[in-house]
Amino acid sequence: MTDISPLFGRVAIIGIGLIGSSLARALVEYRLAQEVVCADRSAEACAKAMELGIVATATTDLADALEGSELVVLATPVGSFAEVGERIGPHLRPGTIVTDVGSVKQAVLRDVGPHIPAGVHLIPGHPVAGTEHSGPESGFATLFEGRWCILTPPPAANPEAVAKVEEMWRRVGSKVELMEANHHDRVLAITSHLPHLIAYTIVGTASDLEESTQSEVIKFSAGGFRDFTRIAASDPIMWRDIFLNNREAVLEVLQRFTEDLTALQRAIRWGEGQHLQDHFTKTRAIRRGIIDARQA
Ligand SMILES: NC(=O)c1ccc[n+]([C@@H]2O[C@H](COP(=O)([O-])OP(=O)(O)OC[C@H]3O[C@@H](n4cnc5c(N)ncnc54)[C@H](O)[C@@H]3O)[C@@H](O)[C@H]2O)c1
Ligand SMILES: O=C(O)C(=O)C[C@]1(C(=O)O)C=C[C@@H](O)C=C1
Repeated sequence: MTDISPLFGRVAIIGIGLIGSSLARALVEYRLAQEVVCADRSAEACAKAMELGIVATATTDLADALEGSELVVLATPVGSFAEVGERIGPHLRPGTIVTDVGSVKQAVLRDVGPHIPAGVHLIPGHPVAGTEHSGPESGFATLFEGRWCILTPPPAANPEAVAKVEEMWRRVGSKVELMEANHHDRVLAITSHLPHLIAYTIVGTASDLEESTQSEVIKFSAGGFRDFTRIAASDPIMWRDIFLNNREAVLEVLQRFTEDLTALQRAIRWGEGQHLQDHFTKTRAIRRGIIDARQA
């Protein structure tokens, strides 16, 4: 039988954008919190969250939202974590759990960690689910269903706090895995960060090419290119912060990618058809493996 008792009393979401509002909606829909409130530096985002009925209260004063909250979820861009940590630190009471949804994990321990008082539990997390849209109006409660959520608790993390955050993600429909922050950042550099960098590059290059005007780029973007334009429409601030905060891992995979791209370039130049065919056969099998794993 499914457990339907609320996991938390009051939950405060800091940053009521796509991910913050999706989690707020899911917490309410699945009755995981008695009350969900939010804080956001944008008065417009707060007003929208209230208008949409996503939260009980919304404020631009971060400290206000913390009052009586058992769980605090940071859902702002990764580059704001140091500032947000500094603001909330003095208002956190012992026993509170602080988690986040940031796409990079070592930066959370580095930037938020120093502001967490003794007795407060910092359990970083990353729901590997999203869209190219931003803001409270873009969120939806089912965003996390069937998707991974990676938790990167530090070695000394309180096991009960880890279990509670894990349970929250499971109850909103996610599959949960625990790993070290460093490992997370290396894995996501190749599976998420590099693909976005490639999309940002290819869309920029296509629109810069003089012979294909902007209108032609749009006109003929029905296939593969269209998929790249969706990804390249993702939030510029969020992605600036991801690249600046996962610099080493991204540069490492980018180096490897550049070498592999050069090998394909060489095969095309020298007419090495078999090399190209073998490579594309291998990647097709990888794609089919991913689809099969999702359906299993
Ligand atoms: N978009 C995705 O696909 C996705 C997926 C998983 C994780 N994430 C992570 O989730 C976090 C939020 O991303 P999003 O897509 O929901 O962004 P978003 O732009 O939709 O929302 C971010 C919100 O944070 C607010 N904000 C920014 N700086 C702030 C500050 N200093 N203090 C208070 N509020 C502040 C903004 O006003 C905005 O309302 C990021 O860390 C991102 O890396 C995003
Ligand atoms: O589906 C998309 O639009 C996404 O880009 C989501 C995506 C991803 O790369 O998978 C993007 C960044 C997040 O940290 C997690 C998920």
